[in-house]
Amino acid sequence: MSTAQDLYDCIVIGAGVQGSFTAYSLAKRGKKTLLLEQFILPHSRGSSHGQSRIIRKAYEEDFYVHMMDECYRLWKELEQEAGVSLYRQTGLLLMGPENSAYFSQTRETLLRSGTPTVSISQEDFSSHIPHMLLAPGDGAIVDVTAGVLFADRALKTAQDQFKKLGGVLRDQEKVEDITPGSVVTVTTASGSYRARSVVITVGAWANRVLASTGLQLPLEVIKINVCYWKEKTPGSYHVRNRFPCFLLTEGEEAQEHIYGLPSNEYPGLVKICFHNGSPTDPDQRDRQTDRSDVDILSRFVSRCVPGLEPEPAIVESCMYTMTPDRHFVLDVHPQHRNIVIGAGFSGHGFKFGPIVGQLLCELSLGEVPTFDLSPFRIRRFQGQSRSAL
Ligand SMILES: Cc1cc2nc3c(=O)[nH]c(=O)nc-3n(C[C@H](O)[C@H](O)[C@H](O)COP(=O)(O)OP(=O)(O)OC[C@H]3O[C@@H](n4cnc5c(N)ncnc54)[C@H](O)[C@@H]3O)c2cc1C
Ligand SMILES: O=C(O)[C@@H]1CCCC=N1
Repeated sequence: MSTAQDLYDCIVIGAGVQGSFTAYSLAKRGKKTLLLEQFILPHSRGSSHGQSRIIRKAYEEDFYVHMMDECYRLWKELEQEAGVSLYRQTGLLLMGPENSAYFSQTRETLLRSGTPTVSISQEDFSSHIPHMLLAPGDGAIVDVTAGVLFADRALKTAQDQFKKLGGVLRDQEKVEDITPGSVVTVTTASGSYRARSVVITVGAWANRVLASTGLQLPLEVIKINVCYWKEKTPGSYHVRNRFPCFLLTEGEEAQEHIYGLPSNEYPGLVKICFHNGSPTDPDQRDRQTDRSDVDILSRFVSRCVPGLEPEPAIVESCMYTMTPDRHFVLDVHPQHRNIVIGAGFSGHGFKFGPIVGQLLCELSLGEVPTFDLSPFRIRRFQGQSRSAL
């Protein structure tokens, strides 16, 4: 049970990538910070586990590219500070119907931002990217600075640096209640903690935790089947063979994105996933057994990536927490300005961890955030967010 001297500057709830980087940013600013996590760490029941994530600037929207400019700098800073390697440059190959809105806008945004790129014509494609086929009518452009983040290692590094700076991390402490006020009280099964501000970064559990603050957001939790596909010739899709990350924006198989990463975490296996899934309860995700996405991927692999076996060798699970417009929620609670919310990362939030951490830290300290947060404000949902009371 906490005492008066245990008044924290901030309590961060949820030690996934966003909560861990928020806690780290707060500790770096000298703030007395408590990070609470419901599971024993490390765990694989949320959205931040696994060894790899794509980092890229290839986005349709300029605001993500601007955030990524700063975020690449923050990733490098953390690598240097901790003396670990967290990123490997592989490039990201973006493919999609040449005249589709997503492909052409993303290419425009990349070019406008001065990001190093290489455009690949239909004729030259096979000499640049052997073992993969470009569909007729599709364009191809490489975001050269993109690559792979070593996700598990990055998460642990942020948590370790937080603790080195004096931060307190308590796992196996599920937050059961939040009592708003000028000092916020956070209650777990083990006790109560008090803080001047609270940051809620609980991923797929956002609406469960927000319920005690009287807010519900229009979020949908979906289960993602994380598929790994075996190389027919060992090493052919390895990063050493210059196979890049890729993102197919739409095509014959599906309107949703399909993305892949070079073989890395499991020898001889390439991670290729469908950027969609079926709704799930975060505590019951193993009961969601829909595999229609795996069928879509099998068809894609046999048609476009013929050097891989068209049946997945490994299928793991992860979750996305989707907002209606696929943009994040980075905002203060509409009724309680010292309760800050980072939610709805919609399956593309990992790469932004360091900058999201900085922005949520700034919001919790009542500062003007260093980036314009209007795309991420709760008010954009208008009638879609509702009182839970
Ligand atoms: C298969 C897959 C592939 C992805 N690929 C990419 C990619 O290539 N690039 C990219 O940028 N992003 C990618 N993402 C998205 C990215 O991983 C997520 O956006 C990000 O991990 C979300 O982090 P989070 O901290 O919000 O959630 P989480 O990691 O789920 O963290 C929330 C934490 O809160 C804890 N918690 C919940 N409730 C409570 C409670 N009551 N008390 C205490 N703790 C609680 C949870 O246990 C959890 O640890 C991918 C996601 C998936 C699933
Ligand atoms: O965020 C990313 O880069 C990946 C790939 C595209 C779809 C979602 N996650």
